[in-house]
Amino acid sequence: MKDGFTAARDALHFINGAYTKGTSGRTFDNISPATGQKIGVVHEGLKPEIDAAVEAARAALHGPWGYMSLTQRSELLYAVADGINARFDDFLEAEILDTGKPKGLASHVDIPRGAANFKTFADLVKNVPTESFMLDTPDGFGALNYGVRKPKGVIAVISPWNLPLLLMTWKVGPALASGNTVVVKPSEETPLTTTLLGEVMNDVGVPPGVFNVVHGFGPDSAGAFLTAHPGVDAITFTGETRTGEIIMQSAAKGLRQVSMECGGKNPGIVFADCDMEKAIEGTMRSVFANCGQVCLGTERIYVERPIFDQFVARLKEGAEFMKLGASDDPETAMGPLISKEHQQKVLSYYKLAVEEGATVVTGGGVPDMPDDLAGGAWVQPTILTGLPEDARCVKEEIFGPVCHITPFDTEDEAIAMANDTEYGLAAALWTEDLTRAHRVARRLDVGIVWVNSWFLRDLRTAFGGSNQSGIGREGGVHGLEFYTELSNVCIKL
Ligand SMILES: NC(=O)C1=CN([C@@H]2O[C@H](COP(=O)(O)OP(=O)(O)OC[C@H]3O[C@@H](n4cnc5c(N)ncnc54)[C@H](O)[C@@H]3O)[C@@H](O)[C@H]2O)C=CC1
Ligand SMILES: O=C(O)/C=C/C=C(\O)C(=O)O
Repeated sequence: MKDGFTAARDALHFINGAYTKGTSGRTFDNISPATGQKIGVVHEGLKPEIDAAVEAARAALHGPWGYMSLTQRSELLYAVADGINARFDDFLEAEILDTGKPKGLASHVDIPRGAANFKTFADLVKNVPTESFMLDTPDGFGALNYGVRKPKGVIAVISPWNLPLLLMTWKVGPALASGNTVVVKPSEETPLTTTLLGEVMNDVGVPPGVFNVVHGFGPDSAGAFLTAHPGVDAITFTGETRTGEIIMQSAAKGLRQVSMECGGKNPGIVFADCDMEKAIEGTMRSVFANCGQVCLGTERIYVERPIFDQFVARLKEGAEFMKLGASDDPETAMGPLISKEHQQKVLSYYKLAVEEGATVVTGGGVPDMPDDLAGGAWVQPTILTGLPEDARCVKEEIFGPVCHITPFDTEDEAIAMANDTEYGLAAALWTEDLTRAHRVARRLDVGIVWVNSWFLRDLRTAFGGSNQSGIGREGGVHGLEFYTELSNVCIKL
């Protein structure tokens, strides 16, 4: 194991290519959500650390990074991806320590996507054309217009705790591929993989100042100082909608652009003509994967009445079969929530559901765990039925392993209920009738529709939500729109 992992264990800041404790002298404990035990300490950055990181990022724009050819930059990002893969086990260990998620999940989803996010955008920037127009002029010679994409500058990256490496690199990948520099403020809950990435950046020769990390909280801490910093040119954020609103207020000063990927209360619609095996397998993942802590997860399920009882019974069976346990137990299907605080939030919704009149089909509480895990943030996978559509548990994002299932009789009714939300991120449709699938998909007010699948990701496609689920689209060329400034050059011939 390399020294960098030790630095990551202590969650130091990474500024201008060097690990540092900063000057604030403040630290907080990093607590394992699986056991409740202390993993290490995190150094909290305040204004001086943010100033230093933004200054380093600004300077790097004018150094070797700013003059690097597209090919060189793209090769360097390929090397970053290879560097993540070369230290796969270190990233895996760091991610598991921070989140407690099952090893199988982190090794198939989180860490490989961390590497893929760099490769995808390293390829994309070399292959995406800009527009070009010939303009007729009275002298007959014309004028040639063509677009040039330039980096936006210093990008602030505020990332969440649910898929720490995946979601952070989903922003850092396109930002660096486009020639920007970044200052990342990872979630205070999950500092380790972002810190470790600094080591990879140095190993492969990314110039100092291109990738910076400052740890801390949101309000009155690193997050707020970073988003308010006048040296930041644009802000990309994934997290709660209310936090997004606060960050937008900071961004308003200086008219800085924001890209926001926020919450969801995503519907799943299961038609009677579905393939039941596929629908159950996919819905099990969309409700319970990552302990329900995925913004794309399904929290509302609408099932056509003839198969309602069968569907509820099959999902119950699946939920009760899942083993909750330690990350490295190969039989573990579900880990803990991210923190005791989040556990309290999810449990308060379990209690509220009963108060609102729900039938608890399964779960609804805290599971019995072995002694070594008893201090962790565990909750039972939970299935609810019987609530009216205006119940808070049907309207508000819970972000835990829980869903509410409602029967429907007509396609129009299902669509109306699915769309009756202030969010608009993702939906999953289960039907073997593809004509119906096309018809319904177009009528859903969401950014992403999966038909007979869930979380099947093609990184070239547009990713993001409407309404309170976010602003803008990430992924493919859509991400490049945000991370670059498009200039037009007009040449009179
Ligand atoms: N991917 C998603 O859609 C996510 C949604 N959530 C939702 O948000 C709820 C609360 O979780 P939190 O961790 O508190 O999410 P959050 O939105 O507060 O945190 C996300 C990131 O924003 C930062 N942040 C918080 N306040 C900030 C501020 N004023 N200025 C700048 N940065 C700030 C945090 O430090 C963290 O890095 C969850 O229960 C869940 O419902 C949480 C994480 C991810
Ligand atoms: O696949 C992705 O790019 C993102 C997946 C999940 C989220 O965005 C989230 O849970 O916030």
